[in-house]
Amino acid sequence: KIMHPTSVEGVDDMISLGDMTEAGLLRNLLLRHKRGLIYTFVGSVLVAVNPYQEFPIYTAEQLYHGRKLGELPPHIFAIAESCYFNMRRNLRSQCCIISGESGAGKTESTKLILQYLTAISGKLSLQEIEKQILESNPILEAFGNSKTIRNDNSSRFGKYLEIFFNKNGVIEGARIEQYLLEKSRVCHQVRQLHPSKSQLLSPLSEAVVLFQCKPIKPQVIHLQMQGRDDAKDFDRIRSALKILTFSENQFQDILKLLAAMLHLGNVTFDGECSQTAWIKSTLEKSLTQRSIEANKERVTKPLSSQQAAACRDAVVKAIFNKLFKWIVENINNVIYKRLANNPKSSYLSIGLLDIFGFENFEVNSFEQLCINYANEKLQQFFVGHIFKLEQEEYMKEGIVWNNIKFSDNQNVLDLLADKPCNVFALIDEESQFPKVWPI
Ligand SMILES: Nc1ncnc2c1ncn2[C@@H]1O[C@H](COP(=O)(O)OP(=O)(O)OP(=O)(O)O)[C@@H](O)[C@H]1O
Repeated sequence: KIMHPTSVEGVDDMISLGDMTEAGLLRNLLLRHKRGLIYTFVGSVLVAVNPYQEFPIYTAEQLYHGRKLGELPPHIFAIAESCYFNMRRNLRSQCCIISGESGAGKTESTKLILQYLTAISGKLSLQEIEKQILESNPILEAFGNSKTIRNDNSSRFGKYLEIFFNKNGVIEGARIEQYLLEKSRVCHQVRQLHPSKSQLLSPLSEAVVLFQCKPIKPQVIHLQMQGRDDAKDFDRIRSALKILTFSENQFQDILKLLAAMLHLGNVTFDGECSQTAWIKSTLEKSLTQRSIEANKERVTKPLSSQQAAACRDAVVKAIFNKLFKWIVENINNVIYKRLANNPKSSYLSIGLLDIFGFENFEVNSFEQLCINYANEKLQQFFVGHIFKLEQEEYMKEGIVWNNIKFSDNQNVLDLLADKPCNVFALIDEESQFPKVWPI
């Protein structure tokens, strides 16, 4: 088949592509990528191809300000401007959904949109808030991101960041909502030094091994490993915590909790946990025995070493989860505090949704299932929304059209999570094994 002229040269907006096939779309992206052009429009949707290298294309925020979508070559700033423009012009809050598989570049794109919005707002005001919102990122990444086989800085939680603007288009505050933090990696990496490491935990876990469980002093964190400058990262997080008004005491408490989690990871159990040798403190008690109350009588039973290890892991995961939630809450107290008392309708907002991307490892855990389910759900919403919008547009313009059929993943979603009986309901989150049903 003769190639359409648009496929030879490539196009900025794939709506104008002559070969509207999967191969045609991919060829266009490839052609552009070879020329160092990582962004391509498909109407109002932007496709970003991860270049895995730094391009000097993120300094000219002002160039995109006030320009319509499509006026300038495709760029992430053009999408950010489109959100900002539509919010102000139509007085309607906007939402930007960033989707793609793990390592595709979603978090980087979210940060670039935020960079654009804070730069535009910063021109109009002299507030601290933009800096505080930007500085929340390294903190969340330190605790909620991790190195995986697919991505050195993989988000292990979902994030919805809502940025609130006043009527002059100036940022007044923001609020972070976090979803489904992956907790199991904290236990695996503590015990086995799994390659999946959180940035803040990695120097600490190494320190524990090096110093054979002696109490951790902050200075042992100054280690350089795996091509990363951990000391620099650590200072960066510390300064971000200061900007978000975490006190020195709170910072020390965070370190203590991290150290406690790592020490707990080094606790091992030998055979049946004997009560006399072990029961010294409340924590030890709760890790090594189980009490059941029946008919007002309390029966205490020692746990097997395997059960005690599962119990220890559950405690560590719970501490990590609470710590993360507490950090997000504290950040929100700073970036959202002025807005909290005003009615929500006083502001317009731009929401940025950045969730963990689709993953498929050789061995997949319960958490991967949840991550992939969230991605399926988002895909369904996105496809449904786009087709609905497109067909509404046709209707408005009086264009004759055939109802467009698109592949729907509803069956997959129902199998996984439709009530009352679904795959999720059969799995116990803690053990990741099927629940044992009472007979
Ligand atoms: N626009 C970009 N320019 C340069 N490098 C980029 C860009 N986008 C992504 N990268 C590189 O790719 C890496 C992975 O990107 P990112 O963490 O944003 O992926 P992700 O889609 O959020 O993945 P996950 O779902 O695992 O969190 C980044 O650490 C960065 O090195």
